[in-house]
Amino acid sequence: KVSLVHGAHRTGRRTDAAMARWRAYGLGQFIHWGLYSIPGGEWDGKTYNGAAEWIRSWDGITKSAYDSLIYHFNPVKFDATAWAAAAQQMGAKYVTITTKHHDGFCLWPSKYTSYTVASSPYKKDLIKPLVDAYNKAGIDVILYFSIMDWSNPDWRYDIKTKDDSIAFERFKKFTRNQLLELLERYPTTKGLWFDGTWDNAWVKQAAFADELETEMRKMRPGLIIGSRFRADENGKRHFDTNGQLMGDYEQGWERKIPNTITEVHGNDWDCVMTVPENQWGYNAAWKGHIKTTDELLEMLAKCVSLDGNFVLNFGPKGDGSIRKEELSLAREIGDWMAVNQEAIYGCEYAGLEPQNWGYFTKKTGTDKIYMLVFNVPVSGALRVKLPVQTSISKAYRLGQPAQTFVPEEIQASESFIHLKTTSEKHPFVIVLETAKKTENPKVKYEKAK
Ligand SMILES: C[C@@H]1N[C@@H](C(=O)NCc2ccccc2)[C@H](O)[C@@H]1O
Repeated sequence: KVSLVHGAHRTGRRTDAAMARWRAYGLGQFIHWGLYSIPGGEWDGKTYNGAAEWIRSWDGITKSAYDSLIYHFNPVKFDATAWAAAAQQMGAKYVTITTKHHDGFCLWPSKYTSYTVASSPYKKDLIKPLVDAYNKAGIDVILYFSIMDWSNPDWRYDIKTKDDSIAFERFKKFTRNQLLELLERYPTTKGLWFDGTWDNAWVKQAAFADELETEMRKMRPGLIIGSRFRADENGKRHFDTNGQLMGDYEQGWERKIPNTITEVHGNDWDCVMTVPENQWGYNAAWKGHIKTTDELLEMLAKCVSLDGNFVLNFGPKGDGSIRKEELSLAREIGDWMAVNQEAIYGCEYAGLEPQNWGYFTKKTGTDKIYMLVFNVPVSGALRVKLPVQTSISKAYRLGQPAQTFVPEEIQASESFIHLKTTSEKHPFVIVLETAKKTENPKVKYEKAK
């Protein structure tokens, strides 16, 4: 272990109520919305092959042409209540919304730059109606904020000269001002999801970022900040020089999911996921592999089974409407959650040996185990290996408690649940009520005679 001033300030998981609430979410919604949503991955009849929200960095578009999009941003179809209703029906317990992406366009009327919605035909703050509508729907809000800001002349990829460092000092002040402004303006928000923090210039700001994180946490007790915000004084990100997680949860699972519990290192984490292979902002094309509802449900189940939250991305159009494909995914996920949410919300890693038929989750604080079945074996027999001295007292189909199962015990703490049919077309859940096998005190007494 080396001594660090700006490494992790806490080892192990946070144990406070605010973090326990975050840990229980299970399913979240990500929203990427901004000027990039207007072109939607196309410009002058040409198609940009990267992620649509990065189109400003493409050589097929001039920076000034992109920046002029601000004069065309007028989302007349924007309806925060409708967005929140779709998220609520889907079963999302929190939403992460872009306040400012890498292009620097602010969806709130920031005092510290003119590159905001206030300078667009729309004029009005977009973040407040979203925060209010989602909170009203019982959904918590986390604010996405990109440190990297291509619109700000003081931003630097690296600091090479005296001028760079003078400019970047201004940029640091600007960044702090905007973050404190967001916390002031939206006091009900629960956390900040930082992005665009990989550049050398920011990675060199260990002391500044550490102090800023402390200041924000003081300003908003319970505030949740992930591992992507700051680096330690050796430039180490996500995990400091001693391998300790920075921030409150691991934020490295972008478009990927861990396969084993060991990869999670006992930390909280979220997985942020796109529906297409790699499109966060609205992309007109909707091409390549588009994940199906069952694929997304399996990702959700896998994340919760490994102690993580699954945050599914939506990319509203420039006019403020949500594309029909995303609305139908939200509805289908919601239909499944309406029956099976008990196996997702407030659940965690069950501590059982993974089986090929799907995923185990356990209701936090109980011995209730859920079998989330995605791959029905041709045998129809689902193997379950419980901790020693644990037995199954009840087994039934979630949502259909009359559909019970009598486990076939094949050896100590190992059973088969035999399905009545192997022709299920969609994922389903079996609940196992388990109990610790206790020695029968009477027998012990007789032995004592
Ligand atoms: C959440 C996503 N993060 C942004 C991004 O630039 N990802 C690329 C990236 C992914 C992982 C490490 C560094 C950079 C994408 O534009 C989305 O906002």
